Amino acid sequence: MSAPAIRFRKMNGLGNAFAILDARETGVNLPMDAIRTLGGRDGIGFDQLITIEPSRNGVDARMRIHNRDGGEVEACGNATRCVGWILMGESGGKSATIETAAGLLKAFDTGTPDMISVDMGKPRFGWQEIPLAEPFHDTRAIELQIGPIDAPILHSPSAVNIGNPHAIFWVDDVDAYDLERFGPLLEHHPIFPERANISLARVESRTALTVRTWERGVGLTRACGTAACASAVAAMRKGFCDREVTVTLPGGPLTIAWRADDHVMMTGAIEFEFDGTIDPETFAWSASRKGAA
Ligand SMILES: N[C@@H](CCC[C@H](N)C(=O)O)C(=O)O
Repeated sequence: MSAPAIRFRKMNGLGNAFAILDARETGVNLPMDAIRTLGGRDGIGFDQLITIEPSRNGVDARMRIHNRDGGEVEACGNATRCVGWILMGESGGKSATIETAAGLLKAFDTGTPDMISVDMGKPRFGWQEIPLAEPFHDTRAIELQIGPIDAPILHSPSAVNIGNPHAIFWVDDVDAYDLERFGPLLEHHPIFPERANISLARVESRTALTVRTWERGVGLTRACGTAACASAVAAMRKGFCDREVTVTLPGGPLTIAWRADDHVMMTGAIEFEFDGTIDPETFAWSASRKGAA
């Protein structure tokens, strides 16, 4: 008897695109080359492949994250909001707790359709926690040796871990730099032993930032939720912003609040696009339904 087809939903958070597989009843383990093919232009097309599995801690579900390059990573803010939306839709509840490699994360229904919040937990700033390859006492600004192509225009990024590693460069104009060219160089800079997500951030006011991100393992994306959180808390630590900001990404706005209990809340829109199936043997996929969950 042939294995059952793998069900997936295509969703996005501000254009940050996901294929979300449901492996709660039938285990799914897609090989790296299948993830790369399905994620590309001729495949389903996604930034991350998300797998929902049964929780091992008795919470609503476990979520695993693979970047489009096939590598498994710890955190994805926008996908956590999408998975929260799925789980709350199933339970009819107002919140869902999701087990991730970055810890237990809780998603909330905001009461506005398709606007979902998630508690991303506590940011970490220690050089070993980010991680960085060498000691830095103050990660609000780290000195990097950057090759002649981009130096001296980019320097002294802030470094933050919000489940995954981020470096944020403070600039006057996020569109004035060729992020597609130097993003991969910085992602693989030896100071980041686990590579890093690279953002350009402009401070618009005490309550607004504009951010563009080169995502580790993916490339330029329309939005990166953890980059929005990392940029917001870095701006707050540097004294640029208040404790709640609107972060405008190419795909739209996210509200980020760093609460007094040190937890970072992220709120924004999600979108269900269509659902479909993947053949577990050939990895051929087809869309089966549009516009309804
Ligand atoms: N799109 C994500 C982040 C996904 C993981 C990231 N590329 C990494 O490698 O850490 C988000 O919304 O946070």
